Amino acid sequence: MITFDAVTKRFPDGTVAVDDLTMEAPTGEITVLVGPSGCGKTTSLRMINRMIDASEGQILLDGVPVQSIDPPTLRRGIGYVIQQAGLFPHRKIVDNIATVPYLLGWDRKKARDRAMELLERVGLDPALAGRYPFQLSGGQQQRVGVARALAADPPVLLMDEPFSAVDPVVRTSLQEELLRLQGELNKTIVFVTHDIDEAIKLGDRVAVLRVGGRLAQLAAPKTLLSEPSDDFVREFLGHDRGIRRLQFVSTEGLRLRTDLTVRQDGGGSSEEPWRLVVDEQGGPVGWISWSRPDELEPFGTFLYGRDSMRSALDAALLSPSGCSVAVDDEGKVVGVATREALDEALAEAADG
Ligand SMILES: Nc1ncnc2c1ncn2[C@@H]1O[C@H](COP(=O)(O)OP(=O)(O)OP(=O)(O)O)[C@@H](O)[C@H]1O
Repeated sequence: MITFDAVTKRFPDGTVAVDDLTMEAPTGEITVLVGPSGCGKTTSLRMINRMIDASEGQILLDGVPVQSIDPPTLRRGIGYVIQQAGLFPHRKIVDNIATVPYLLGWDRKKARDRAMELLERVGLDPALAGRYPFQLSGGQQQRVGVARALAADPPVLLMDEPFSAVDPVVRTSLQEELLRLQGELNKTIVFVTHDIDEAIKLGDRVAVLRVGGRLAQLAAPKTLLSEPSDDFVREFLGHDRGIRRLQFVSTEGLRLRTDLTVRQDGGGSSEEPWRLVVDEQGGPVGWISWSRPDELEPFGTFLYGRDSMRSALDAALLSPSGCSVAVDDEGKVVGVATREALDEALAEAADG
């Protein structure tokens, strides 16, 4: 656990970057610091590994003040990932990843074996090991940055806008990769971003800071969306707060109909205006309507019980029938969520 206990940072020119910050980042969880530019996110993060020292108050790592640990020792136990990865340009990828193990005096083979294992773990082709950073895409470099931070298996990971410099598609895949890795590794992660959507997607808890380095609210994403503490937080969360809240509402228990599907080879006796055509394996093929029985219309699917109500609603909006198709892990149709069923679920979600 990382504890900020009444921490203030005042720079020599008088700027107060962080003001009386008290909060905890629990062990094994992702705590996100989010807020507008200049609100003190990076300063807060860097005080944890003593790249910046606090002016007042203290930061504790599992109860031990970081001020009592000398910075090199402290940093060996804390992985650090920054924007644009910050790789050493003249070192091969494998040696970049093995940086901390080398510093710790591991023998070369053990350090390199560990680097190769991590390369795969972060979803990269081992063939990239012998390249130099400039021979990798931005997204690949960012993955190497994560692998390097994990090399000595530190319990704590600090991540400062690590995915900001890549395009939205790569960014999404890096976010998903981080969540997958965290599912296996359970690190204590403090993650800085200015992007509230990223904060909500990644954070077990999200700390919203306001300019002047004051904590506005610290809460689970779901609570943040449903109960913002004041106008500043409400505004920072943006206008489609209600829709975004749906990503925390499960589709488990959503009422499904199983009488609306027909086989591709014809048949089926439904009187409904729309019927869902499925193939031999039970996968969805398209909607047909009585008015245009020869045309397959588009459909949208969601993973039943695993995807959120936001996905179910999105799937419905992608289909002229207005219904969304619930599928299982193998892509087989489990049933159809009609407008009525979605409406019921939305009303329930709105009730809280
Ligand atoms: N070395 C310094 N000397 C004086 N002021 C500083 C110094 N470093 C940062 N600041 C100021 O402290 C405040 C907080 O900076 P910080 O970098 O922590 O913000 P941030 O929330 O990470 O911003 P961004 O999202 O733009 O990166 C800013 O007003 C910044 O100008």
